[in-house]
Formats: sequence, structure tokens, C-alpha cells
Amino acid sequence: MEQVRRLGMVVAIDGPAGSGKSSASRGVAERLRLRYLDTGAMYRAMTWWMLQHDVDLGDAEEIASHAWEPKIRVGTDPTGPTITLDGEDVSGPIRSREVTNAVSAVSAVPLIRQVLVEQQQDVIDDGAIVVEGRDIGTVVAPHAEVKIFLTADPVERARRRTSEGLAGEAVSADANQAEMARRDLFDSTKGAFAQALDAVVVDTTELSLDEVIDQICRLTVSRARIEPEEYA
Ligand SMILES: Nc1ncnc2c1ncn2[C@@H]1O[C@H](COP(=O)(O)OP(=O)(O)O)[C@@H](O)[C@H]1O
Ligand SMILES: Nc1ccn([C@@H]2O[C@H](COP(=O)(O)OP(=O)(O)O)[C@@H](O)[C@H]2O)c(=O)n1
Repeated sequence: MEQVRRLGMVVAIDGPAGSGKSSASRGVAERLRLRYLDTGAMYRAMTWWMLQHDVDLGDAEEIASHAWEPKIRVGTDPTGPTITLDGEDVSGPIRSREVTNAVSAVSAVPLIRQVLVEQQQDVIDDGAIVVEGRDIGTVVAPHAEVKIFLTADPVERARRRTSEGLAGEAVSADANQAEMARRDLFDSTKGAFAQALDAVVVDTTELSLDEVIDQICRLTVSRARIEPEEYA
């Protein structure tokens, strides 16, 4: 397993909302002792900044004009990922419904994507990392040694999101499913979401989180040309 880190392998995990990207990516990174990067958190932090500064999210030019202002820093320890915005911890507010509802409008702006993709590529530069998002296998890290596209039935994805039960934000499974469908559609039509042709598709609907992590670890280890017996 140590070899995966020594080789500086990059594992790209893309997929729609609630497919299990964050949990699977963190699990894989912990097991293979790799770093972890949540690119969705960066788009969310960017969106939180726009909301805090009363930027008109209906105006793409106005959003773009602020693209360089927010200072976003991410920590890559999978056991405790961190994110700060202008020096402040924003791990709570970026998960709010307000941000979830607004993030697609911000991530659709090309200059926002350019700025964040550059920052993500800087973090990835040294390799040995699991990166999750929507365009990792296609745009951010097209040379990743392992590309996974996670899917799950929309009803199951909404059920999972609902059972997370964000504090103070009781939302029904139906409302979550509608919100996720709207965001997935918006993200894909605005170019924020793409499946790499060479990605391995893992449908997680019927799989436990542990089984998903195991499948991705096994694939990664096989790409590192480690004998399967060494990975037990
Ligand atoms: N295979 C799985 N089986 C059951 N629940 C899962 C599975 N994968 C993830 N979950 C749960 O579903 C929720 C959403 O997962 P998450 O990793 O946040 O998805 P994403 O990052 O794709 O939005 C979390 O509460 C997580 O614990
Ligand atoms: N690589 C990425 C990651 C996220 N995003 C945007 O950020 C939003 C939030 O991403 P996320 O990964 O936190 O969302 P969930 O899958 O957790 O719901 C997405 O809906 C996209 O609009 C993106 O455009 N590109």
C-alpha cells in the first residue's frame, strides 16, 4: 500500500450529488495513506464569499469580477479536512442550504472555474492524493492513474442526503431529490460536470460504503502493480 503513496498516484473520483464521493474518497485516502481534496468544498466556499458580499448571482459578469478576491485554503488530511475563507473556518456555512442552492450559478462562471482549477492543480501537483468533484478526470487531473465515476439511484442518493439531517435544516427526501436533480442538470449543461471516457463506473446503490472503498482501493493497488496479496 505504501507504494501507492510513493508512486505519487492520483485517484480522481467524480459523480453526481449524494453518490458517495466524499465518504468514499476520504475512506480510500485514509486506507492508502494519501492526501484528500474536496473540490466541491472550494466551489461552496467561493459561493459563500459571494453571498456574504451581496454579489448578484444572476449576473455572471459580476461574479467573475470578484473571482480573484476570496482567499480559499484547503487542508488535505482525510481524517480532518479543513477549509478556510479569508482566514476563517467556513466548514459549517458552506454546507448550508443557502450555499447548496446558489453554488451551481457560481460554478457555471468560466473564470471561477479557471481560478479554482488552477488552485486545485497546485494542490495536486505533488501527487499521492484522492481528489473528488465533477470534472477531475476530465479537466483538473486528466492524467490521473485511477478515474472513478460514482453513481447511485437518485432515490437512494436523496435518501442518503436526507439521513445526514443537517442541523436546523429538516428537508424531506422528495425535496432533496428535486434539489439534487436540478443541480446535476444545471451542472452538466453549464459544463461543470463531465464523465471521463476512461473512468471506471461504480454504481453504489446496492453497495455499502466499505464495499465501495474496497473496490476503489483494489483498483488503485492493481494500477500500482502491487501484488493483490500485499493488499489484504
Ligand atoms: N455506499 C453507501 N451506502 C450507504 N450510504 C452511503 C454510501 N456512500 C455514502 N453514503 C452516505 O451518503 C451520504 C452522502 O455521501 P457523500 O459522500 O457526502 O456524497 P457526495 O460527496 O457524492 O455528495 C453520507 O451520509 C454518506 O455517509
Ligand atoms: N469539481 C467540481 C466540484 C463541484 N462543483 C460544483 O460545486 C457544487 C457542490 O459540489 P459538492 O461536491 O460539494 O456537492 P455534493 O455532491 O456534496 O452535493 C456542485 O453542484 C457543482 O456546481 C463543480 O462545479 N466542480
